[in-house]
Amino acid sequence: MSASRFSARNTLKNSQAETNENEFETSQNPIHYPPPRTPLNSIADPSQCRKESAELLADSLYKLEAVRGGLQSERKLEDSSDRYGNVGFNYVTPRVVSRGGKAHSEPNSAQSSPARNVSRISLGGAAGTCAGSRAMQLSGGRGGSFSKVSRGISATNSELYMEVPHFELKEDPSFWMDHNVQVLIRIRPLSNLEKVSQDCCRCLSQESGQTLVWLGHPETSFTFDHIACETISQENLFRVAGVPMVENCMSGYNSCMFAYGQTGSGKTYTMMGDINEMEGNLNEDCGITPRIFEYLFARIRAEEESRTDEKLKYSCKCSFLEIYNEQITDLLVPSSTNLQIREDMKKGVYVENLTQHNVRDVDDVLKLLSQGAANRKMAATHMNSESSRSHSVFTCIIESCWEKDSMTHFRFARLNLVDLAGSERQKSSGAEGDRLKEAANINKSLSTLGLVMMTLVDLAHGKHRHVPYRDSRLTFLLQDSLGGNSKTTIIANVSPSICSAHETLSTLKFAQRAKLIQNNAKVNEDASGDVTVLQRQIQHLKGQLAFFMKHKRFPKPMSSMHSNRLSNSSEVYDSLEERTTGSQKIYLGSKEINCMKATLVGALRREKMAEAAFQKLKDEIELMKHLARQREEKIKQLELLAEGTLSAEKYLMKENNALQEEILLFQAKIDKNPKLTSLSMENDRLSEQLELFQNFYEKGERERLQAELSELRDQVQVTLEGNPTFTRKIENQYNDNIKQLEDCRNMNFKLIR
Ligand SMILES: Nc1ncnc2c1ncn2[C@@H]1O[C@H](COP(=O)(O)OP(=O)(O)OP(=O)(O)O)[C@@H](O)[C@H]1O
Repeated sequence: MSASRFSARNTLKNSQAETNENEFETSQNPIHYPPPRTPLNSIADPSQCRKESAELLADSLYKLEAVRGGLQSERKLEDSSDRYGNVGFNYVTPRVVSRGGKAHSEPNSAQSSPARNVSRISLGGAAGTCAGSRAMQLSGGRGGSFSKVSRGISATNSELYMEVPHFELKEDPSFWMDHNVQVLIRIRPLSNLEKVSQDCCRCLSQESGQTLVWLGHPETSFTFDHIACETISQENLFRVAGVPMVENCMSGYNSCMFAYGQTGSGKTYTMMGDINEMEGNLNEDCGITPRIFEYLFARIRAEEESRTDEKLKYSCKCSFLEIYNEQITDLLVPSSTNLQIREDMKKGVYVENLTQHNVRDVDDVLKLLSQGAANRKMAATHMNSESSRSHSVFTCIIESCWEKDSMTHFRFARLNLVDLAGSERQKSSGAEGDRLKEAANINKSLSTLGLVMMTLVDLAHGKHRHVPYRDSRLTFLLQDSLGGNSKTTIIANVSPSICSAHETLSTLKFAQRAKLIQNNAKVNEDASGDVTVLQRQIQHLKGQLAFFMKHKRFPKPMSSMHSNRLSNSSEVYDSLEERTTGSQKIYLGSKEINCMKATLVGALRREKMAEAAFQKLKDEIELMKHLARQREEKIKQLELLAEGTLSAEKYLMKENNALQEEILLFQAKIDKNPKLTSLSMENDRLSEQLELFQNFYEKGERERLQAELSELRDQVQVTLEGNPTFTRKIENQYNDNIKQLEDCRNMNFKLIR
């Protein structure tokens, strides 16, 4: 869809900007590293906003009435005040208490008629003071005027029901090939109250599927991987953010999705939405989590069916926990509280005594989600009467195993779906007593999360820093998802309302920082048994070959006695195929052929990989030589400078040029050039492989395998001369391997360049 539907952009003018510790620096310098850190939750005080909003609301309502006459009076909007009598966000994500017939969700988007609202809100003398047309100038200091909320933002009278542009989210399947972290912004629609109270004034203007402008002072433009506009459907969001997560998990990558944002910005709506089923199908309002599992199980079924020959089997285990007041509770066994995080060489980071539930279909998952959601601690705050005060983490471990080339392969992936608590400042939520303690803890984990991210960004820039994962439960538990072995999506939820301008800015800044994190995701596949299996195969093949060598001149099929003696195993060569080599007849079982094939292919592959690694090493040496030459050149220049042969001015000019080139290079790195990232990832991967092979060579395994390989190759050739189909197959496979080798060489060449 195009942006043509965007009829008008808010004409928010800058009013005087307050200086504040949270002020965003400049749009030209979006990445900053403030000492010691930028406060994450640099947001205004919505409780103040409430009071001021009430006054402004009255003003707006008068204007509404004036503009629309009695036309709007028929609109039936429900009462928008919360149970504390605050006029707050009247959106509440339906939270399912129980499933099945008993399940009920709370009313979405409460509607209230402006007239009824006016009558309920204490308007003071403000009502009617600005009933005529005027430019609503919101300015002033910290003393409690609206500008405390919309600091630096002033609003003129904008269109009452401004249409926002719609940008369809575009799927990009290649994204995850080059990246490990994706940041997506989701803008929720204005609530009914926001629509009337602020003349639909927005603090955001979306310009494309990737860019938006924060309309404060200074007007700041942000670019992200995706920006989901107000009108984006849950389905579209899932296709762009959810489907790749499932695919990554199926490929054995750990994956994680965070929903971040101030309270009421739509985190729970995004992650869970309405999890009730409608006639066996997921509700169209249901969030990304249930959709992910619906898709995951469909994929699993398809994979299992298409790979029956490999005996592919999947298993999924889920757990659901919350971190509340820095304590971990099992949401599926709520009595199980204060659980501890442990670290283990084999299991990694895990929560001790957290229950895990086997799930076989989306219904099983929906049951767990409903159960957990009902147990999630919620408490009313001034901002959202159904606000989630805890961080929830839904985890699914997806394991698969299959047999191929006489080896058993294991693969696993951990999928974390995290709904964070609201990122607002303590004061903003109007919290007191227990709520204040909660807020402090929420802030602790969120500020640690921010600190961890900042440190990771530093690390990505080559600085040596300690990452304070252990400073909060949240970061300790999710350390793999932050800068570790995971492909991570961060969905930053924002409100477009002018009333949330600074919370929104704060979230955008957080998201922008998150973009710079570099994870190091790896396929979790157990290949440790490979060498042992290979060795066993070689032994087995040796036995067979010895047998064939001895018996090929005899046309009779080998007896079970022979086979037992030679293989010295329970293998019985029962399905023997007859092969003719000239006048000689030999007998081969399909099992033997497969084994030989596997050994041959494996050995060839290893040989080629080793060759590629050698080539890479050679190229690296070349590069080092080149660098050494550059250094020598520089030393010469310095000597000339010291002798006075070269003028300081000339030297500095040269140096300056060189440094500028370097700056450009670094700039490109900072901008996270995807090509560079992908190359560096590839580079890392190859380095690891190289290391593997170096170990391989040092143990003399290569020589041994090479000798065996050539012996086997000869034997197989002789043995299979009579079977042209199979020989052709081997040849094709060989050619494929040669092609792969070529590709690797090219890749190495590119990497070096
Ligand atoms: N994209 C959207 N489309 C329609 N309604 C939305 C959207 N995003 C949020 N809402 C509505 O806004 C309200 C607040 O959303 P939600 O409860 O998900 O916020 P939250 O960020 O999870 O808040 P908290 O941190 O307090 O739990 C809900 O009523 C929800 O239905």
